[in-house]
Amino acid sequence: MRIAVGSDHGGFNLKRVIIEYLEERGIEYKDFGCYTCEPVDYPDIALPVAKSVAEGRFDRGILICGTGIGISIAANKVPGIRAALCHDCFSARASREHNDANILAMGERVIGPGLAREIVDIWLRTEFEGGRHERRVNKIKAVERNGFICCNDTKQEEPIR
Ligand SMILES: O=C[C@H](O)[C@H](O)[C@H](O)COP(=O)(O)O
Repeated sequence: MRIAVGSDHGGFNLKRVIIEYLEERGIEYKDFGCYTCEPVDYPDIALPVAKSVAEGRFDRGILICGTGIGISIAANKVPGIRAALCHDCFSARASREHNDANILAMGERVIGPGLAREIVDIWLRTEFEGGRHERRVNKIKAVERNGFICCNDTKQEEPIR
């Protein structure tokens, strides 16, 4: 599995912990920055990471900022990306099993390194369950292809663009 990793300055130190984790386990990764604690704008990191995952150059991504919020919002603007902000193990597992999340976002100012490592471990090991969840994820993918349409099967509306 190849992982695209990125953070802004607010997530820089936690990213180092996560990179250490990936190296310990021999998981291939690329660090898209930032490379120092100097302030950077999280969309400048989130978007290249998200694009690389959406294009299939990496299997999944891990993004970290101060809260995980800005960097996940930015990543989710890229079609094909399902970025999940997870600060607990239950959500990390569910984001894979139910949502097929392809980017994990976390906030360095929210959780400690031990929990973050555990979350990454679970998130990387957990497979998508498919079934009813696939139907739901497909409805999100349809919006990316066609614009917004009513998801109620019995009522079709014109796309709102
Ligand atoms: O959602 C945004 C992130 O948490 C940023 O890491 C945070 O806003 C950066 O804040 P500051 O510029 O005050 O370090």
